[in-house]
This record gives sequence, C-alpha cells and structure tokens, in this order.
Amino acid sequence: MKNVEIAVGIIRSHDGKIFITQRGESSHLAGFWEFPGGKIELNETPFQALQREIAEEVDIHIHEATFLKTIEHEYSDYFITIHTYLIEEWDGEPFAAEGQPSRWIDEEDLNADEFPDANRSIIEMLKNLDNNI
Ligand SMILES: Nc1nc2c([nH]c(=O)n2[C@@H]2O[C@H](COP(=O)(O)OP(=O)(O)OP(=O)(O)O)[C@@H](O)[C@H]2O)c(=O)[nH]1
Ligand SMILES: [Mg+2]
Repeated sequence: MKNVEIAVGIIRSHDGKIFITQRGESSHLAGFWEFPGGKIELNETPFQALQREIAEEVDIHIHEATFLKTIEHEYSDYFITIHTYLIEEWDGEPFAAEGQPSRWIDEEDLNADEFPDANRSIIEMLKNLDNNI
C-alpha cells in the first residue's frame, strides 16, 4: 500500500487557542478539520516541509517549532506517517490562504471525532501536553 509522509503544525497562541482548517469538499477526508500541513517533498526535511506548507496554507512564517512526535496510521487505502510540531512563535497572522474554512479553537474543545482518525492520538497527546511543556 502507498505510504504518505506529512508534517503538520499545531499553531498555538499564548492564550491556548489552536488554529485549525477544514478540508475542502473535493479532497480526501472532506469536511474533517485538520492541522495545517502537507506532504514532504523529495529532498525536504520534515521541518522544511512544515515551513513551506504552513506558509502556503495559512500564510505565516516560522523559524522554529517544537517537534512533538511522529505517528503512523493505516487508512483503508494507504499508510500515513505524520510528523507533528508545536508552533508557538511566527511572523504574520494565520488565515486560510487557500479559502478553506478555519477557526481558532480552545485546546480543551478539540474533538477527535471532527478530525481524521489518524489525529486521535495527536489530540490525546495535546490534551496532556500542558503538564509537560
Ligand atoms: N494536513 C493534514 N493532513 C492530514 C491530517 N490528518 C490526516 O490524516 N491527514 C491526511 O494527510 C494527507 C496529506 O495531507 P494534505 O492533503 O494536507 O497534503 P498536501 O497539503 O501536500 O496536499 P496536496 O497533496 O493536495 O498538495 C491527506 O490524505 C490527509 O487526509 C492533518 O491533521 N493535517
Ligand atoms: Mg495540506
């Protein structure tokens, strides 16, 4: 089966809100909310892919991010590897640069049922993170 490797950013403001976007109607897993990010291209590190995707999708520029973890998940038609980063500093103001719906949401209100299955363990981790970071 195909393996897709992506990098995603949890863009978190100082007051604990997270910027999420919604997948377009014609895309895979349409209608689910997601963390901005996308596929790692040839010759890119995961962090370089994160920088590029975050700039393309939500128009902010990052110089650093905290690597959180890499998760692997099996969808019915492909495997996915997700490198997850926490972004707390950026230049600019995030907005949905590709016209997709977007919102700031309180960390505690993140609902795993509204995200792709692969995100469940990311959301669980986030809810436990504040004790550690
Ligand atoms: N961006 C993102 N993708 C996710 C998340 N969770 C998850 O399962 N995915 C899956 O990862 C796959 C690739 O992500 P993507 O569609 O953002 O890739 P991309 O930005 O490079 O898009 P493109 O291929 O249209 O250029 C999709 O099938 C998507 O459903 C998530 O939280 N954020
Ligand atoms: Mg994307």
